[in-house]
Amino acid sequence: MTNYTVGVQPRCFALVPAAGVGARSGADGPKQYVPLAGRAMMAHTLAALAAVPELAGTLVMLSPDDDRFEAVVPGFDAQWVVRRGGATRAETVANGLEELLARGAQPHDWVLVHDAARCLIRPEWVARLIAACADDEVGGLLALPLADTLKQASHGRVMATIDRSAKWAAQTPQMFRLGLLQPALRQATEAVTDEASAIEALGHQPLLVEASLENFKVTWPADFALAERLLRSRA
Ligand SMILES: Nc1ccn([C@@H]2O[C@H](COP(=O)(O)OP(=O)(O)OP(=O)(O)O)[C@@H](O)[C@H]2O)c(=O)n1
Ligand SMILES: C[C@](O)(CO)[C@H](O)COP(=O)(O)O
Repeated sequence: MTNYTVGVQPRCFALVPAAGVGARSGADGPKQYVPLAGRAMMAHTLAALAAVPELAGTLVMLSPDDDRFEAVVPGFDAQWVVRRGGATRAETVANGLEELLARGAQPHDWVLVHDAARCLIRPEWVARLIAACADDEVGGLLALPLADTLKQASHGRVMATIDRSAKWAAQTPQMFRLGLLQPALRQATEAVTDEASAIEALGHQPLLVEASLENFKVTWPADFALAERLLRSRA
């Protein structure tokens, strides 16, 4: 493994994949634009990242036909908005890594990939991840140990109860060196739904940094109301 720990101080960049269609959400259009507590979901996500002083920049990856971003996130630096979303999240992130390199990021720099759809992220959780991974050889991710009993299902019936010990639910941000994540995603298969699994496929063991249940991904129709309530309770 490349030794990145000596030499120039690495920077941290956030990369926000926001090119999904939100098929499971039942929303009328991409879920990242659904208004929650007074502004679009993605505006909350980006505001939280903007409040993390350790981040040198945040790159937003949109779908090629996105015509809404500038209206809902006014004032966001246009040079850091790219309309190169791919057919999968992994493809969108891989395109984003190329764009970061084009903006001067280096292989030893850290990239924190964070879902636009995790709009409850708090700056202090991002800072905790950065602090935990800064001296790590591989990098890591926010995650939560499973609290519920886990069932294997088939056609709506339980086939088995799975041992939940040592099971964690992966969240984002997921933080890896650009020079490690890029080759990992190049080899990514359909089964890769997060950055960590691409890194694992190369034989590495990402660090799990315990996070909060609040950092959930807005996925299903009922999630909007929960996110809205939590956002309003913060205000
Ligand atoms: N081709 C894709 C697919 C997803 N994403 C982004 O990846 C994040 C997590 O994905 P998910 O919650 O699955 O979002 P969607 O793909 O939009 O939702 P669905 O799977 O229900 O269609 C989201 O911020 C989404 O916009 C992306 O940038 N490019
Ligand atoms: C990256 C992620 O949010 C970690 O839980 C998740 O894997 C995204 O998966 P999705 O199927 O694209 O929602």
